[in-house]
Amino acid sequence: MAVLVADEVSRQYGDTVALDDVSLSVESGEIFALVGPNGAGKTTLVRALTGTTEVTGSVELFGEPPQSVEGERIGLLPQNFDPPERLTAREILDYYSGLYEDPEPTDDLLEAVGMDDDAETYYENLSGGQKRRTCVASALVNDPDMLVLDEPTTGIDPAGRRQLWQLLEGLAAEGTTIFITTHYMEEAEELSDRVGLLADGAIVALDSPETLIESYGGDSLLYVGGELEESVAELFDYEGSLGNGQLTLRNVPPNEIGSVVTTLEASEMTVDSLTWTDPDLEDVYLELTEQSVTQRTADGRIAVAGGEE
Ligand SMILES: Nc1ncnc2c1ncn2[C@@H]1O[C@H](COP(=O)(O)OP(=O)(O)OP(=O)(O)O)[C@@H](O)[C@H]1O
Repeated sequence: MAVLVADEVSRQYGDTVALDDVSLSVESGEIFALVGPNGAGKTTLVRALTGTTEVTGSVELFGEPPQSVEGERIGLLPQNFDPPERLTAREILDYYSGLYEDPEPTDDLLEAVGMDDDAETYYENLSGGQKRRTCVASALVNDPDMLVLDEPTTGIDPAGRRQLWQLLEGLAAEGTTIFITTHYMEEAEELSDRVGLLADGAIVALDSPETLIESYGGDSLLYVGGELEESVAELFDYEGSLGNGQLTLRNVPPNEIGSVVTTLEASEMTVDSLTWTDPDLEDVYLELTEQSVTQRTADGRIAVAGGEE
């Protein structure tokens, strides 16, 4: 059942088209991630979906305009959310809990976002990541049916980010519908059921991470270093080339890597190194947003095109 339906939603600020006929729907209990470059329109879409900005087209949340939905049912974390600086993390959550009839216990929320040890610290003295954790918790005080989080994990360290993913996955498993925006492709890939890619105000791709990677991620690459003959690529049926003393083969299935080595050794070549890379959501993102200014190298470093490694 679709909980959230946007149909041909557009929004313009003066001459700037922030949203251009965006249509999407989010199912009950689904985790939907919206990704896209800076200025693509993500925050504007979050605002449109939660009824905090005027748009053309239609948005329905739980079958009604978002402005009409009972506040108890929605948890919203805006991108720029600044609680009072001179309240502690605990006091902030107590404050927001006071707005609802049956709030979640503050101690449970603090623990869920990993803030139990810093609960008595003033917001102004928290680190960036601790502030963001507190803000995420404040969107959960009413145990909402629909959670909309605009860049929830920005500034949070990798372990904390994973802790929040688990928390969100747990909520979704219990039926909470979750819509997040993120600049972390790993987050979108690991966490979400479906990903929408927004560019210049329009949805340019929308599907499960796996399907997007299959459709747009490009080839897996096997890099082989060693003492290799000029004609080495001809030994294989895979598309391949030799450059800088390294053989690159495209789309070698992982279970065939051994036979590549065997073939090379049978031809009396030695293999010193093997690296296999699989496309991921970041490749999809770069492909579809044409931001291919960087490219992966065999050892996983990022090389800047036209620049120094
Ligand atoms: N209140 C506003 N007044 C004028 N223009 C705005 C306003 N809000 C957003 N815009 C413009 O609309 C476009 C989309 O902005 P938006 O904040 O939705 O992008 P975003 O994808 O959330 O970006 P980011 O990843 O940087 O947060 C941008 O060109 C932005 O300059």
